[in-house]
Amino acid sequence: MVKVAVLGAAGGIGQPLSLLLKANTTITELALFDIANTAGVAADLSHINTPAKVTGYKGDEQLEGALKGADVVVIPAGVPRKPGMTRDDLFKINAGIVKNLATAAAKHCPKAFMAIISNPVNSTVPIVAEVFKAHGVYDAKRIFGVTTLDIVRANTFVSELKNTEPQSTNVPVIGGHSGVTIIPVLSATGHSFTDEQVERLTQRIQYGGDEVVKAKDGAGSATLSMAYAGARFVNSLLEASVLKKTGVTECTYVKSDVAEGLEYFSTVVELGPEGVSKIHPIPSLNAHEKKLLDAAVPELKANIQKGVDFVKNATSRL
Ligand SMILES: NC(=O)C1=CN([C@@H]2O[C@H](COP(=O)(O)OP(=O)(O)OC[C@H]3O[C@@H](n4cnc5c(N)ncnc54)[C@H](O)[C@@H]3O)[C@@H](O)[C@H]2O)C=CC1
Ligand SMILES: O=C([O-])CC(=O)C(=O)O
Repeated sequence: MVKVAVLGAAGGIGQPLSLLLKANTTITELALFDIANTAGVAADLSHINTPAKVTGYKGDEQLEGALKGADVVVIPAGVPRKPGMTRDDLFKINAGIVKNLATAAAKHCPKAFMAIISNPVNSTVPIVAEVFKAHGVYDAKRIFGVTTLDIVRANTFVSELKNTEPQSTNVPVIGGHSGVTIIPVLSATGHSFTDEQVERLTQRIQYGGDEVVKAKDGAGSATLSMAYAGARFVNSLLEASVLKKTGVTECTYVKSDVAEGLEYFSTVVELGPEGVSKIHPIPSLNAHEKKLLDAAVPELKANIQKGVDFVKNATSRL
C-alpha cells in the first residue's frame, strides 16, 4: 500500500499535480485535502483507470483522515504571488498554513516523507522541521523543499539554446528557491557559454517564476510546470523508497551542512528507502558561480532564521 496525500489539492498546482500522481501506478491511495472543492476534484480523478483509490477530504476536521497512513505528504497549500510581490511577501499567510498542516502531519503520519512546495520554500521547510522537532518526531532525511521547477526550467532554457534534447539536459541548480538564492551551475553541464549567455541564462533561471507571474497578470504563478516538477519529485521519491531503485537523484532543499553557516541548502541528493540517502557536496564552481553563491548566503540565512523563529515564537506563546 502506498498512500500519497496532497494538501492544497484543489488549487492551481494541486489539481494538475494530483492528476499526474493519479497516473503513477505505484500509488494505491491518493488522498486529496483542501479547505474547499475537494469532493469535485476527487470524483473527477477517481474515474481514471489507474490503481490509486482517490479520496477527498475537506476542512480541518477531515485532515486526520487525509494524513493517517500517508507515506508521502505533498504540500502546495497557500497563496501564490501577484505581480510586484516577492516570495517572502507570502510568508505572512503561508507560514501559518504550513505550520498547521505540518502539526497535523507530525501527529498523524510522523514517518511520512514531507515534500514542501508552498512558498517561500526557503522558510517553509525550516518551519516543517521545527514543528516536527517540537513534536519529537523530527527526521531530517524525510523533509524536502521541492525546488525541481528550477531544474526543469534550467534544462529547458539550456536545451533551447544548445539544441539538445530537453529530457537529457541536466543542469544542477543549487541553493534555495527565490531570486538570488537560486544558483544554476551551468559549468557542470559540459556545454560552453559566452559570458553574455551565462548572464542571460542565470537571470532567466533565477527569475523564471517572475516571468510566469507577469504573464498571468494577477491570476497567480506557475501551476502547470510546477505540477510537472512536483510529480517528477514525488515519482523519484517513490522509485527510490518503494521500488528500491538505486542511483535516483534530485536537487532538493534539505537539512544539509554542505554550505558553511547555512542549515538548509539544495544540492544533488541521492534518494533511498529512508528519504535522503546521500547529500552531494556543492559541485566545483567557477568564479561567476562562486559570486552567485556569495550573494545567496545572506538572503538564505535570513529566510531560514525567519522560519525557525516563527515556530519558536509560536511555541513559546502556547
Ligand atoms: N516550490 C515551487 O517551485 C513553487 C511553489 N509555488 C507555491 O505553491 C503555492 C500554491 O500555489 P497555487 O496552487 O498556484 O495557489 P492556489 O491559490 O491556486 O491554490 C492553493 C490551494 O491551497 C488551498 N489552501 C489554502 N489554505 C489551506 C489550508 N490551510 N489547508 C489546505 N489547503 C489550503 C486553497 O484552498 C487552494 O486550493 C503558493 O505558495 C506558490 O507560491 C508555486 C509555484 C512553484
Ligand atoms: O514565482 C513564484 O511565486 C512561484 C514559484 O516559486 C516559481 O514559479 O518558481
